[in-house]
Amino acid sequence: MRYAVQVENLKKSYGNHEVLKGLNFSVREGEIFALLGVNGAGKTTALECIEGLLKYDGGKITVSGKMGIQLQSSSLPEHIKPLEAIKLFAKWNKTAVDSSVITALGIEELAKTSYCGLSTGQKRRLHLALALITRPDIIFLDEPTAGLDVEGRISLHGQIRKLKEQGKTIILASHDMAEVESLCSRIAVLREGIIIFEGTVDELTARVSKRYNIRIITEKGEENYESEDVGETLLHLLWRYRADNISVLDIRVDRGNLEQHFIDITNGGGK
Ligand SMILES: Nc1ncnc2c1ncn2[C@@H]1O[C@H](COP(=O)(O)OP(=O)(O)OP(=O)(O)O)[C@@H](O)[C@H]1O
Repeated sequence: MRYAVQVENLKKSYGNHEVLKGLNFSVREGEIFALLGVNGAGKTTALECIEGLLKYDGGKITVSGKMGIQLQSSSLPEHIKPLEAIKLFAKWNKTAVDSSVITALGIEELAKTSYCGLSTGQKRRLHLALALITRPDIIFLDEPTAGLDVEGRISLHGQIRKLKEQGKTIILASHDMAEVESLCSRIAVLREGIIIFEGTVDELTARVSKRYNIRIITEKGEENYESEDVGETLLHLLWRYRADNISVLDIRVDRGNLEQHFIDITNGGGK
């Protein structure tokens, strides 16, 4: 197994406030990895330590590859034009402007608009383009789709998937569980300064939830059940419907979504 990032016993305090109390997690090469946690859990702090933007107090961080960091909003001068910003970043990084990035992210369409006139989604596209200027191997995205409309999110998700297809490693912090569930290979959950879970969404589901949600639609309407023994419950229900001569039209069984499991585990469940 090759790792893009390895974090061992990472510690960081702001004054007396101990935010990271010894984080341990690893990001594999070529995966999309999400750092999850409630507001103030320390996700941005952890990412900034890895990115080298923030000094940390203890532990070890190993990064194998070139990093690209997506800027936070309002990080550029108000009147700079998108292509000017790209040229400036390329110059700072002593690299040629990569026209494929400009085309892929539709930056030409924004050429005439100043930074302050761009929408949130357009700014995010530009920020991602700037992060890709140096042709990084590892890309950091802090809440990449916050504030975007559905179309903007779908478009950015498409870009993130393309980066993965190109073999890039992507590390993101997000509050959007649907986004994480659809994009990420693995996740880590941060709570009270430590990582309380690292693995796939399915592994989190198996650890947190033994309950299945069962939804049955019959000719009489919809009924919902929860069960830890889905086979037994279904058998019982189907016999009952047959005895009552009720037709079953549809059956759905699931183990809940990441949002429910995230709430469970951050509230102390699944330990
Ligand atoms: N520069 C700073 N000085 C003092 N405290 C800080 C500083 N930056 C962050 N903190 C505190 O550290 C804690 C973690 O903040 P951080 O921004 O890393 O959390 P987060 O998980 O990214 O939160 P969010 O989901 O709200 O973005 C918070 O309590 C925050 O108030």
